[in-house]
Amino acid sequence: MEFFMTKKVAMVTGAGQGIGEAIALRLAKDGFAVALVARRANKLEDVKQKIEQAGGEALVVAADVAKREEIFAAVEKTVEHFGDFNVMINNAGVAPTTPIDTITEDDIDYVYSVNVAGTIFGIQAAHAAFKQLGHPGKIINATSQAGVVGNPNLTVYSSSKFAIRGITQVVARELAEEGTTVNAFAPGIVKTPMMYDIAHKVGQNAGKDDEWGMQTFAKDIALKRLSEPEDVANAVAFLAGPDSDYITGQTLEVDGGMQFH
Ligand SMILES: NC(=O)C1=CN([C@@H]2O[C@H](COP(=O)(O)OP(=O)(O)OC[C@H]3O[C@@H](n4cnc5c(N)ncnc54)[C@H](O)[C@@H]3O)[C@@H](O)[C@H]2O)C=CC1
Ligand SMILES: CC(=O)C(C)=O
Repeated sequence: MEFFMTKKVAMVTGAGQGIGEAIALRLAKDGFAVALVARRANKLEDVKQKIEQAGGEALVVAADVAKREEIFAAVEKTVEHFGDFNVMINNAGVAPTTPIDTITEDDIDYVYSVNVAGTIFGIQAAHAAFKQLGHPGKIINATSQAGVVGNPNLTVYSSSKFAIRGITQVVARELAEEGTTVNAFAPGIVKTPMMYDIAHKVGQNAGKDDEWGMQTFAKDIALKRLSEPEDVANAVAFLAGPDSDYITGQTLEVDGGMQFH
């Protein structure tokens, strides 16, 4: 039996911290050359350094996922630099706390432009590269446990994450003929700046502390611990690798057992 190992190329958006950083480090460890995307380059440079120190390859590309031309340019730059493009991880997201009576037009525009439009543009840019390169690829989108069941105080965010599951299913059907798979991962309550910010605001709005805010979201975790970003990266590594080749249109919940289906 012969094994052929060619280097594959992945892009991770929102790779400067939290779940995106953990995914980038894990994919680099698995042998991917990784393009790191966020609006600003400074934190990405730190992640690049960590990857290179471990013997991996990374490229920093500053881009706002809500701007279609910027994410297309980022993918084009990645193809130019690494010569290939195989996996797109649409991870970047924003999650302001939005109790129902407070929601403004700006809240909706902001969250939907990053979470929903950003995911669609990322898919389009990756698909354009797969077509140009003449091979299929894998597209992996970040939804959330809050995109599977409604979460209090998160109407705008939660609904944007429901939309991402819908987009994943629709595009999985559209691209299946080409052999491209489209899946999503749904983290639970992960120890990242985003989650601590939500816990702080929810606690504050209720006149309680951050721990109360965190427990509002974390009380139903069957495994009785909060998630590390690496728990999510492990699942994304599976979706990015060959063992998931026969899976498309699915949302993989990585939430310590918050919901069972
Ligand atoms: N932390 C959690 O408990 C959960 C997180 N998620 C999802 O996982 C993903 C990652 O979340 P975290 O690491 O927790 O968030 P985070 O806020 O810690 O990191 C998100 C990253 O995305 C980047 N980003 C935001 N808007 C961007 C834009 N327009 N263009 C480019 N980059 C942008 C930020 O700069 C940041 O580096 C998000 O989609 C989030 O909704 C889902 C479920 C739970
Ligand atoms: C931030 C998030 O996705 C939650 C609370 O599930």
